[in-house]
Parts: sequence; C-alpha cells; structure tokens
Amino acid sequence: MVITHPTNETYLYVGLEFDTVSDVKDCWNQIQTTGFDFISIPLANERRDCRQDDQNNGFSKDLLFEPSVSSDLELAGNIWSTAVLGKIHYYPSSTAEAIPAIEAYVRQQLDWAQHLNLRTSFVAVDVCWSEEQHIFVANMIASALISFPRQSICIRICIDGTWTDSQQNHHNYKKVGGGKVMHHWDIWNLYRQCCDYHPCLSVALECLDCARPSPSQLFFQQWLSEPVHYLILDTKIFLKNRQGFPVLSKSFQSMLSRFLPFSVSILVRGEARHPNGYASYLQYLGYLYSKQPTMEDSYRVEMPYFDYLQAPLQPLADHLDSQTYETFEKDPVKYRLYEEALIHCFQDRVRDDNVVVVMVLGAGRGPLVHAGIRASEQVGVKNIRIYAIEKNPHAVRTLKSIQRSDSRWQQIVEVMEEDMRYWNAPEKADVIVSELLGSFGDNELSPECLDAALARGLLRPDGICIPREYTSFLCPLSSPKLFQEIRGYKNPNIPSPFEIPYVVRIHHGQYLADPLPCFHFEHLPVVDTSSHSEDPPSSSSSSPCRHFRYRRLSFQVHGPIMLHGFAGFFEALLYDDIKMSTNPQTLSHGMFSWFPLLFPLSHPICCNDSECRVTFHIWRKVVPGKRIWYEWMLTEPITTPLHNANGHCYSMSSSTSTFS
Ligand SMILES: C[S@@+](CC[C@H](N)C(=O)[O-])C[C@H]1O[C@@H](n2cnc3c(N)ncnc32)[C@H](O)[C@@H]1O
Repeated sequence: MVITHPTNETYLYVGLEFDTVSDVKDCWNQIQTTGFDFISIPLANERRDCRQDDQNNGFSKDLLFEPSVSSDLELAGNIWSTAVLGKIHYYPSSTAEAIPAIEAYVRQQLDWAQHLNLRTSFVAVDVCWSEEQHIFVANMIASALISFPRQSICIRICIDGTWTDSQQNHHNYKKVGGGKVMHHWDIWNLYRQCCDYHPCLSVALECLDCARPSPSQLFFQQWLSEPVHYLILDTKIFLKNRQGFPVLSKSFQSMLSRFLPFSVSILVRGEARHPNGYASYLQYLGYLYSKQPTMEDSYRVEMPYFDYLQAPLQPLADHLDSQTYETFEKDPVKYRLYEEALIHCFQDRVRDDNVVVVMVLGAGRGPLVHAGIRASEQVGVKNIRIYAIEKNPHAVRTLKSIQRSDSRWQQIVEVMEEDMRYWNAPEKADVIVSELLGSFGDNELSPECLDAALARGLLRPDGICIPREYTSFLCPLSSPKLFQEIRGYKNPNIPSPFEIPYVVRIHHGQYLADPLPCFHFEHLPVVDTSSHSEDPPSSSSSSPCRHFRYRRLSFQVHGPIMLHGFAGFFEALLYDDIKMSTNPQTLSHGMFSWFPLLFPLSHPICCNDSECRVTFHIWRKVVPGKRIWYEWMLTEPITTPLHNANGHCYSMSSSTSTFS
C-alpha cells in the first residue's frame, strides 16, 4: 500500500530486503500483509555458489550460478517486473586472472534477472576496496549495461560515518592498516564516468550504522543532483521513542527530507526490532512523509517541466501561439509587479489633467494593457490613452476582440499591428511598458527592440520605460541528469546539442556558487532622434557595438564536484525599487513565467579542489538587423573549446523578413 502525501498527492514507495529467500512467495505475502511496495532479493543462491578459494578472493574458477528461487512461476510476471529488485552476488577480484570467472558469474545473474523482467539489479560496492578493485567492478558494470540494455543497475554505496566530511576526507581517506581507500562520492563518480553517464545506472545510499552528526552541505551538494533512486535504511539506525517505537534521529530525518522531493524510494533492511515487526517501521516512514511540507502552488505548476529541455522562445522572429500566451497570463506575480510599478509611476508623475500617454510595446493578448487600466483607476488618472502595439497578427485579433467587448478599452485603447522598431507613432509616450524579457534577460531581444523604438523618439525626454533596466546573472551548475538529457537531445538541424542554451526548470541540479551579474541593459529616453527618426535599425544605422557584450566571471566552487554548465537568470528593475527577479537570491516568489537558461558544457568538468576556481567567459555577439548569439567557454579549472563559435549552432534572429 503505497504511502501518499495528504496534500501533495505524491507517493513514497517503501520496500523490504531479504538477505536469503527460502520461499519467494512467502516473502511476497509477508510484505503484502505489512504494506510494503516491493522486495529486494538476492539473485544467486550464495551458499551453493560461493566456494572458498583464497587465491581468487572467494571464488573458484568454475563458478556455477544457481538462482535463489526455483522458478519464474513462483510470482506473477507483473510482480517480477514492478515489485522485485535483484541483488547481484559477487566479490571484487584483486587479481586480474579471477576477473573472467567473476564476470561470467555476474552475467549469469543479470541474464536471469532479464528473464524475470526485473527492472533493477543492485550491485553493492565496498568503500574499503582499493581503487583498482573499483575499476575492475566499474569495467564489469559498463559492459553489462551494454549487454543487458533492458536492465538498470543500481550501485549500492554505504555512506556510514562519511557524510560530515571535509574535503580532506576525499583525498586522505586511509584504510585502517595502510592503503588508500576512496570516499563514497568519488567511488560513485568513478563508476558513473566509467559507464559514461549511462542513463540506466543509478545509485542507492546505504545507511547501516546510527551514530553520526548531521550531513554536511558538501554531502547534499554532491548527492542531491545524482540519480539517487534508493535510500537503504538498516533497522539498526532506528532509535526507540518512549513507547518503544522505531524513530530516526534528527540527522537522518533531515537527510530524508532533502531526498524525498527527488522521488527516492526507501528500502528497509535488517532484523525487525519491534514486537509489531516491520509494520512499525513502515508506519513511522509514512508519518515522516506526511510531515513533508505542502508544495507551493508555483512548484506544483512547474513539476511537469522538471528537467525538461526547451528551446528558448523567439517572440521577435516567431509568432507565439495562443497556449504560450495563456501560460504567461496565469503568472500570479508578474502582472501584479507591473501593476505596482505603474501605480507608483502614475502617483509620481501625474500632476494635472493632461492626457497621460502609455505605450504597451509587444502587448500580446493584453495583460499589461489591463494592468495599465487598473493602475490608472487606482491612482485616479483622469485622462489616459494606451497604445497596444503588437506585431503578431493573431494576438492583434485578440486585442481587437477585447476592444469590441470592453467599453473602457473603446474609450482609451488604440490597438495597432506594428513592429515597434519601425512604428511611426502619432505622439510621444509618457510611459513605455514592455515585457520582452527572456530567461536570460536580453535573449528575447528586448535591447534591440526597445532601443530601436526609443531611437525613433517614441518616449518623451522625461518619459519612463518600464522596465528601466535589467541584468542577467550566471552561476555554475552540477547536473548529471541534464548532461544526460542534453546528450540525448535530438535535433537534425543542430550540429552539437551542447552548444545551444536551453530553457529548463532545473530539478536534479545544484548551483555551485552564488550567481554573479553578467550583461546589463538600460532604457532611457533618447533626446536627439534626428539621425534615427526615418530609418529602420538596419546594419547601416545601428552600431554592431551597441548591444555587443563580453563578460568574464570567476567563481569559487567547493569541490570535489562535477561541473556540467551554467544557469542563467535575470533581475529587472521595473520602476523605482520594484524589481522582478528569477535570480534565486532575490527571487520574486511564486513567479513561474521564466525558467533558468542553461549554457551547457560539452564535457563534464571535474572541480577537484575544495576551493576550485572556475572562470567562465561569455560573449553576446550581434550582426545588426540579422542575428544575435552567445558564445561561451571556460579557462579554469581547464580551458574548453569555445561553444557556439560564430553562432553555428544557435542564434536569435532579429531579421525583418518574417514579417514581410
Ligand atoms: C513575451 S511576450 C509578452 C506579451 C504580453 N505583453 C504579456 O506580458 O503577456 C512579447 C510580445 O512582444 C511581441 N513582440 C516582440 N517583438 C516585437 C516587436 N518588435 N514589435 C511588436 N511586438 C513585438 C511578441 O509578439 C509578443 O506578443
């Protein structure tokens, strides 16, 4: 009986591990009565197969695989495939000669697991093994993933006593009695890299022992973006409360609450130490799950988009469709902030009964026009004229239909199908309102559109542009999941999927440093428009330098960790001190119109040091009137090739051809 969160409608799956199976039907019936969702069983009958042979680390050369269950008929097919996990039995070899026998033995188990249609098999690795032993096992798993494409392999790593680690732990980890052993995350990183980020490779963190302080920041930074599919909790880690029921220490509770939003499942193992048996463990885990905080509405709206790569919109070159406008319009925060900015602006500036001219440039289906009307009513602006300028003919149709049915619009709104860059306005504006911002601020070509409009003298010399200015921000990102997703991103028109930016709601990812400001643009009235008033902003009239930008950003990253790209955000100053922000540090809470813009790196970069300097370079290049694109590269900790050189994979079109 799956545990359901009372308000979030999310699920927690909990399983029980059996170290031996005498009758798998019994195991299944036992968990059914207790309420567990799945079982983990050994695939091989260890007692018969593991014949001692000291030379080969516990395995004789002629290993014979005997399944732990007598036949696949013991359980129904759908139970095998959905509710049984296999545990592979093997030992790592310390001698190369023993490898073929062990590999053959593991393959037989995987073959059996494939016959049963098990979705996942566990391979336990030991933190006490030498690096070489890990390399042998990683090699075996890498080939198994290729030979058994329907099987997922989950590496089990015990994290006991190693989660409060300082970075020293990673490099000075010593085995009692001598040789160097590896830290749990380094072990996983080795397997993952050896298996080349295989999508069917995941990890289970195993907690067998109870005494430890709370996990460190580094622990979460390293593990929360990894494909941790299971947390394995030994009954030994449970304490007893006053009534004798099993409970977890605060540090385990904090670990669980950080992992649960990432849909991990829990596997309970070990002896039941309570008279009610395993049921009391399950009950407690259900209770903990029910205490997980209720999701915010914006989180719920964003869930279907978690880690889903989207091509950035190009509202200048393309016409947005109705559904996209509808999604924008549902944002509960963005329009409120614009309305507030307009209220403050009207309060500051409207002093007499003269007509206030507002131009909404890129009006879409009119939400900013509505915001302008509401703000003017709130402030008591008596005379107002609003121009709704939109180049998308379909959105203009919507604006005109609103106008037909709304008497206030009929009185004060003029709808015009125009490209703002070339529009000959009948008068100058007191206030220009626009929302042409992309996830990275300037990537929907707000600078090009607004500056062209301003250059034509649309705004009075003392007029106001909302937003007045905006700045993009960037921070380094670790996200193996997004690296995998990008590698699988298929688009025949793109030579390399790592050389284009993506809009993505990053879920399985960790920001590795605070975001730093990148490109800045501001929009002020242009006083002398004589040289621009008749010309469109062709290459002859606008300088290629105007919107060109370059920035070098250096971050301190707390390693060891893998770097996969950079996440981009923006902050916009609408008016006065009213800001709209997607920067996690200054976030406008509840706003979901923009997801971060991800600039990927074509290869994961290892930031090995505890204070690793990461230096990123980014360019915004412009061919006026034609296209704009970003180029990016790293120079620390290593130098990468320039990504998207000359915009060969991705650029934003500013050409006018689409409209003619
Ligand atoms: C991001 S949408 C915002 C729409 C609406 N203002 C809102 O907030 O929901 C940008 C709008 O600007 C329009 N647009 C982009 N470039 C334009 C241009 N040069 N002239 C006129 N409209 C433009 C697009 O067609 C689109 O409707």
